[in-house]
Amino acid sequence: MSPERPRYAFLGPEGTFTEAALRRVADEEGSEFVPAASVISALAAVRAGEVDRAMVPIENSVEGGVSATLDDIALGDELQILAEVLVPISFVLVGRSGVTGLGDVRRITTHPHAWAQVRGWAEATLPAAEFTPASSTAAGARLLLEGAAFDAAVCAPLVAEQTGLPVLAERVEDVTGAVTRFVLVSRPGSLPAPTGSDKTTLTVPLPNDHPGALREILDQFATRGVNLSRIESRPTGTGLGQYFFSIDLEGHLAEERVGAALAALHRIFPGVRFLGSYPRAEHRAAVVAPHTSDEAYRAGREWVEGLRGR
Ligand SMILES: O=C(O)C(=O)C[C@]1(C(=O)O)C=C[C@@H](O)C=C1
Repeated sequence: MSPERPRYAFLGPEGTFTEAALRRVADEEGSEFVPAASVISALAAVRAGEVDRAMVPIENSVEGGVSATLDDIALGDELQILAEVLVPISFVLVGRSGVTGLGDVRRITTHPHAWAQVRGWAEATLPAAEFTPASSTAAGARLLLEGAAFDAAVCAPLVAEQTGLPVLAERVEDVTGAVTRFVLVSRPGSLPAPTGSDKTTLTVPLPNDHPGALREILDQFATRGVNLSRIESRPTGTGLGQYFFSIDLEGHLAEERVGAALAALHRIFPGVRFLGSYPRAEHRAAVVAPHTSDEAYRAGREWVEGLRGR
């Protein structure tokens, strides 16, 4: 990483939730923020060495996984997750100039993930309004400044302050207390040190000629006392029935039970991809059963080595 002024790509422009996530881990004084037009271009900028790191959304508590991120980090050239950040999500509806109330709103734009979190409100309040996707919430709002293609946009309250666009409705999200999880990504390098409250992210391609493959994946974690915090399947894009699993587990690669589960997984599914071990945002320590602790693993190994050395 450039030592003096690290460069961070993020899904822009200014005012996205992704920028809010980035501000939690980096300050603009000592680093350079580089807005990207999409998650894919933010990650491409890391791979090309144009930036040191990228902040991208990966999961929302209401809408689920962000497929652009999950697919790109699983299938593109290898990257590494260094940190995760949780951002509470609340939306406002802003109008273009000349729109004075909800009665004037016919065409709305925003990011599809944001639309998915407000569509109940929109159905109930503006049933005739037409939705057009934007590349981000802030990009959608900024389109209102440029012309009359849209009447309103769904965005973060901060964007209304930054742009001066009038707020037509506040707290338009269908679920109060929604959270989006973001990850800070770099090219593969050294791992953040274990903190006692860590997560590890993996992808496992699922062979479709291997009966019980999912069960075998889960068994490797269950028998070693490794808790999973997310598992979802995504198509590889190569044909119907071709899937990979994207998995987050509680623990760090440096921990014996995690290393043992990964080694076993690799024996069965050599295409497994390690995407990093990093501190958990909630700082909640993993519950480790005594027989799966590092001490228990070491004691077991020493016992076997002793027997072999007789
Ligand atoms: O458009 C933004 O502001 C983003 O940062 C993207 C994004 C997402 O991809 O989920 C982030 C948080 C919200 O859930 C809605 C949109």
